[in-house]
Amino acid sequence: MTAKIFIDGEAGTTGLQIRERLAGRTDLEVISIANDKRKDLDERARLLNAADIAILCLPDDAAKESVSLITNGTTRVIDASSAFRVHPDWAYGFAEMDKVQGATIAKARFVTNPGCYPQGVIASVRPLIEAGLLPSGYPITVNAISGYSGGGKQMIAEYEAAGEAAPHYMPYALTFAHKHMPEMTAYTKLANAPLFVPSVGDYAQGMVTCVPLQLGHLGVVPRGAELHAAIADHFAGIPDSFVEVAPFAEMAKSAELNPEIYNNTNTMKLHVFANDERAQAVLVAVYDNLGKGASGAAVQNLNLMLGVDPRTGLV
Ligand SMILES: NC(=O)C1=CN([C@@H]2O[C@H](COP(=O)(O)OP(=O)(O)OC[C@H]3O[C@@H](n4cnc5c(N)ncnc54)[C@H](OP(=O)(O)O)[C@@H]3O)[C@@H](O)[C@H]2O)C=CC1
Ligand SMILES: CC(=O)N[C@@H](CCC(=O)OP(=O)(O)O)C(=O)O
Repeated sequence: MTAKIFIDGEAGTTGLQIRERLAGRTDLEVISIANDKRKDLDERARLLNAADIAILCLPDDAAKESVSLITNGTTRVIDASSAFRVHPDWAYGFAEMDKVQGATIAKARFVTNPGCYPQGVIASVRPLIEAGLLPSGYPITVNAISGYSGGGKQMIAEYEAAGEAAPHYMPYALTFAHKHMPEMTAYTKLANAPLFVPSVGDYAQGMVTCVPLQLGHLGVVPRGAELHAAIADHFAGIPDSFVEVAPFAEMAKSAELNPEIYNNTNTMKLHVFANDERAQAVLVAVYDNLGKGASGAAVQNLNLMLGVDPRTGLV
């Protein structure tokens, strides 16, 4: 039987990209809402209950509303919003998080797609905590940059309207209470919230997360090669991983740290840079906020839930 997929919010940034990634698929049927009924509760309820899998690409409150409208007890859900990211009844949709998460997503009824920033941080830090190279109480800081599409339709419109006057670089979330903190803390396995300073750049799409590490105060100081090996080993053991690990090499700069190089793909590339004499390292993740950070991950999770090759429709 062909699976029926309903994208609630298909006219938004993430919804449109999922729609594009599903175009041409014959193993599923996308059921669409008429444009003039996009916010009509009865029509959304009808389509949510007619779908085998509903993908919610909505603000948090509307996503919660959609879940409450599902009364059939069967429709499975992938939610792109931050409404359920640490909810115990929802599977966290970062399939490469550990060896079993892909299988957990595959059988879950409710899957919460990760926030864009947390995925890079979880991918970089969790393997080091699991390997015992960093203690869970380690005081992590995160510096990150995203293209303005990370802020959805509204931020895209603001940057496009500002044109040349748009700020090239703008740090934000300076009350240190960004909505990604709970998931970033929980799934890295950190005991305390990281100090997270995201920023938005004057370009549409693509992101970099950086985790600088001052290692000198640790009882046992891990060398850069050990940090790299733990991360590489982790991802070598993950089936169907879209996360790649760059070879470990000393370099002062790399063209691969361009936030836009994985645009329109579902790839995430991890890097480890280190100076052992100084006991310093930086963990970097490069990916597309709209790809692995949102709609690519949603399609990867959809594929897992449908039991098809996880790479279907993805590059
Ligand atoms: N952009 C990104 O990089 C990422 C986004 N996300 C998350 O994904 C979700 C969608 O984000 P994004 O696509 O960027 O946002 P957009 O603002 O681009 O799109 C949201 C869509 O939802 C529609 N919508 C709003 N309220 C309702 C409602 N009550 N009923 C039906 N439709 C509604 C909007 O319609 P209208 O415009 O007419 O109001 C719009 O089409 C958000 O929760 C976001 O935080 C997650 C990861 C990354
Ligand atoms: C540049 C920018 O504004 N980015 C968004 C994050 C986008 C994202 O991951 O969204 P959700 O976690 O809401 O799903 C922000 O910082 O709020």
